[in-house]
Amino acid sequence: MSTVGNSTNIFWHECPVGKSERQKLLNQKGCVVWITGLSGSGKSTLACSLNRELYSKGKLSYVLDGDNLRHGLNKDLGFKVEDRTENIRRVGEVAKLFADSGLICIASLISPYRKDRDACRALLPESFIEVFMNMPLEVCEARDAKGLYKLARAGKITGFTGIDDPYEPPLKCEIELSYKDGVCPTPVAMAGKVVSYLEEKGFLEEDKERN
Ligand SMILES: Nc1ncnc2c1ncn2[C@@H]1O[C@H](COP(=O)(O)OS(=O)(=O)O)[C@@H](OP(=O)(O)O)[C@H]1O
Ligand SMILES: Nc1ncnc2c1ncn2[C@@H]1O[C@H](COP(=O)(O)OP(=O)(O)O)[C@@H](O)[C@H]1O
Repeated sequence: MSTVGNSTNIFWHECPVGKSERQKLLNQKGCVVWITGLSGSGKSTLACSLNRELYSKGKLSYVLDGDNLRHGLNKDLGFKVEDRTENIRRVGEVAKLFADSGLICIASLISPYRKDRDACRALLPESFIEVFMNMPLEVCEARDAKGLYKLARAGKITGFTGIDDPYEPPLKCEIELSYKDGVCPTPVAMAGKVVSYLEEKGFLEEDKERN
């Protein structure tokens, strides 16, 4: 019996099929690929490209996209500091469950605050892969796929990340995808870099040590 947060008298119930069995079934290791960056930096594009690339290799992944989750699970949250923190906390917990299910969970959220991303990493220290979309603000703003930068510059949206709300880049991350010499890598090239990392670290094969 234990107490967690505001819940008292609660019990952990163990299920008969464990993570290693699920991973064996899927021939992969559950993990979280956490994509962070400014609005318009290409997070969703990379998430979709990676999802497709993994599928073509017979690997099961699932995308948790910030914008999409705000249509349901997180529709009660806005963009104040504490709302963004709660948004990231919830997605971190959901991502942990997906990883436990054996899936490669791809989370794509601005996740602007370092401490919130670090809290998600702490949930899964061995299988958290942070991918930083290091694209200049000018490039993201020029893309302005949703017209939000224009609204933010006109003062019609306040607290917009990169304009009048901060983005804290990672100090250390597993993968950094950068805009160099006026060129942004293609979505396929970026997905390829993440897939190579996952292959190199053994996430795309079953856990032999546990058999
Ligand atoms: N004020 C403000 N700041 C930043 N972004 C805003 C804002 N208002 C709306 N949007 C839209 O919301 C999308 C970001 O949602 P996230 O859940 O990823 O944000 S966060 O991680 O909680 O900061 C983001 O989507 P992406 O462009 O895909 O990043 C925007 O379309
Ligand atoms: N690697 C890329 N090269 C060129 N354009 C891109 C690239 N990645 C994304 N884009 C374009 O930039 C815009 C924003 O991409 P999106 O994935 O929606 O960003 P985010 O999810 O970070 O807001 C879209 O119009 C998309 O087609």
